[in-house]
Amino acid sequence: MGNEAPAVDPVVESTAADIAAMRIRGAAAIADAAAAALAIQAERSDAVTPGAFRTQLRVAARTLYETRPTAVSLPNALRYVLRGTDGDSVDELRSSTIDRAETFREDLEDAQTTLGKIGSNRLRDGDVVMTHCHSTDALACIEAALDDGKRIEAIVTETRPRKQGHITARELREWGVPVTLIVDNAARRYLDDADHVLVGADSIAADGGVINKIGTSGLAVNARERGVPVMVAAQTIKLHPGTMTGHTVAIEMRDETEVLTSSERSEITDLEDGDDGFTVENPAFDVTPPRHVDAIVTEHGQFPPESVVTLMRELFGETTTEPWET
Ligand SMILES: O=C(COP(=O)(O)O)[C@H](O)[C@H](O)COP(=O)(O)O
Repeated sequence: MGNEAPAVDPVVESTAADIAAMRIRGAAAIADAAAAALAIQAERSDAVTPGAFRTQLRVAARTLYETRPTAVSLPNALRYVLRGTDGDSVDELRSSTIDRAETFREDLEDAQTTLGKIGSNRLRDGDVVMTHCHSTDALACIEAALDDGKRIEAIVTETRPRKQGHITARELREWGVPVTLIVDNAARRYLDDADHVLVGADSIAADGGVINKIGTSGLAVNARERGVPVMVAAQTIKLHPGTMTGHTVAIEMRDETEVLTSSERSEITDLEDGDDGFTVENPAFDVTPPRHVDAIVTEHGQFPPESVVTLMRELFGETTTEPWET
């Protein structure tokens, strides 16, 4: 009995379920929600000893960590909060955790605002920007350019299979930006009308590789061929410290039902018991090699992808065991 993992707060469970089901999605939003959930866990903890409090918090962090594998902003957020949990009593641990989570969330918002201003310098009045998926970091650059009085137009890829491009289109329209929505396969054709490709990132590897929504790498290759610069807007919580020591970024594979319905499946296979020779693959992300990226825009400035490792070392130092693994 005594060895059972302690129950975590229902808010942690529901946040984890929302992240897994993509009701909360996008790397920054996931990090923000995870930090908020840890703060609630701390606030409502029924632990009576410091040890029990820490164990409960670690279990909560692990529950959140296990939702989606690709956006490093999630473990970066969890690590940041857990490493700030400090004190000798439950009350001290509680308040330090809540403070740390609040600081994280404020910094996240500030970083995005700063990044937006830096990134907006790359956008000129009258520019046409092609976007892929929905990235709050990328949109922050457009918002800052609009605030500076620049006129910006957007070509927005639909982003199959989840169509996050619709979220981008809606947001841009709310800001009055003229939007042309295209299917992903039309991107190359429309690149001739674009001055920039602007995307976000779920993780940035030490070699400058950019892990973002599936289709980003193909878009970047096409953009390079067309001579359109590719700009990645990514706060430093998207930097993946594990890649400094040789780890690769796990690419999430999602359910085939996002790609085709069961009736579409049966139209293809026409077999009630399934068909071993028919598989659907649904990777959610891909890796864009650094040579296809012109700049990574962070709240610390713009970097050629190959030099991002220096920033990574500065910010994360040497990586150690994750606090929720101990
Ligand atoms: O790939 C996605 C979202 O994928 P999903 O919809 O599968 O979560 C976004 O481009 C990044 O997460 C960056 O977003 P942000 O800049 O908002 O962090």
